[in-house]
Amino acid sequence: MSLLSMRDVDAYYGRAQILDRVTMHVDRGDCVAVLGRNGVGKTTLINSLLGIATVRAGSVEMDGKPCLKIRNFDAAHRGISIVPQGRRIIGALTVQENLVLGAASRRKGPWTLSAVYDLFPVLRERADTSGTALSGGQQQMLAIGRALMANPELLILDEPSEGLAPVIVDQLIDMLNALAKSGTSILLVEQNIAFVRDVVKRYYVLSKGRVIEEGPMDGVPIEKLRQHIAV
Ligand SMILES: Nc1ncnc2c1ncn2[C@@H]1O[C@H](COP(=O)(O)OP(=O)(O)OP(=O)(O)O)[C@@H](O)[C@H]1O
Repeated sequence: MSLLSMRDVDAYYGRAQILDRVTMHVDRGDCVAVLGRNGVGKTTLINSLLGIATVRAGSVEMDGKPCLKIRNFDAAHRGISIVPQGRRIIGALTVQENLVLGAASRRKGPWTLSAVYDLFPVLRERADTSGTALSGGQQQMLAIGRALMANPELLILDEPSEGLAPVIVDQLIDMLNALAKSGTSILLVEQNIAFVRDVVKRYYVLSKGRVIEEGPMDGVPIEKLRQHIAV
């Protein structure tokens, strides 16, 4: 059974239909990318899990159980952690306080404050700093660390490489590969093909709200992927 499964999902904002019969899945231990140009519906796919976009047809299941209109907190309870586009670090809180927020669901697992600090030592050094005083790369580490604090089975990252220097993107690749190896399932929404190719096993391409292509990442020519993506 898939960990996350979407079947024939139509999703809307108000009357505007954004997703059109989207079918995709993430298995346990899977690492999957959703690719596509700006505005094709990638974030909406995540939002349709959270009830931010309205699902009017089709089904969304987590572990075989319906998974619709769950808020972020319920999602964390059910083992889904999301690293949102733009990171949404809370500047009024310190780095450590931002991380502790991530553990609010009290799910048990390997990720504790000290485990996150071991993964990202710079966060330990800056534990008492305001979360938004960090550099872009450090804020992305903080957003990922905060998501891991919920001990997710499925980690969803929305354009994590956006705005990061190439050297930081390389660190992100190593970190996501290590996470995938440790058994965390990963769903990556991205436009950076080089980044995606070094991380995921399978991919889906969205265009105008539809899945127009899918398959294993291994051996796919980069030109074939590039034609689907703006940059
Ligand atoms: N809250 C909203 N209300 C109405 N329309 C929205 C809302 N959020 C997004 N849209 C529209 O839905 C479409 C899909 O947006 P979405 O954010 O899912 O695209 P995306 O593929 O993630 O693009 P990007 O890479 O730019 O984030 C776009 O046309 C966008 O303008």
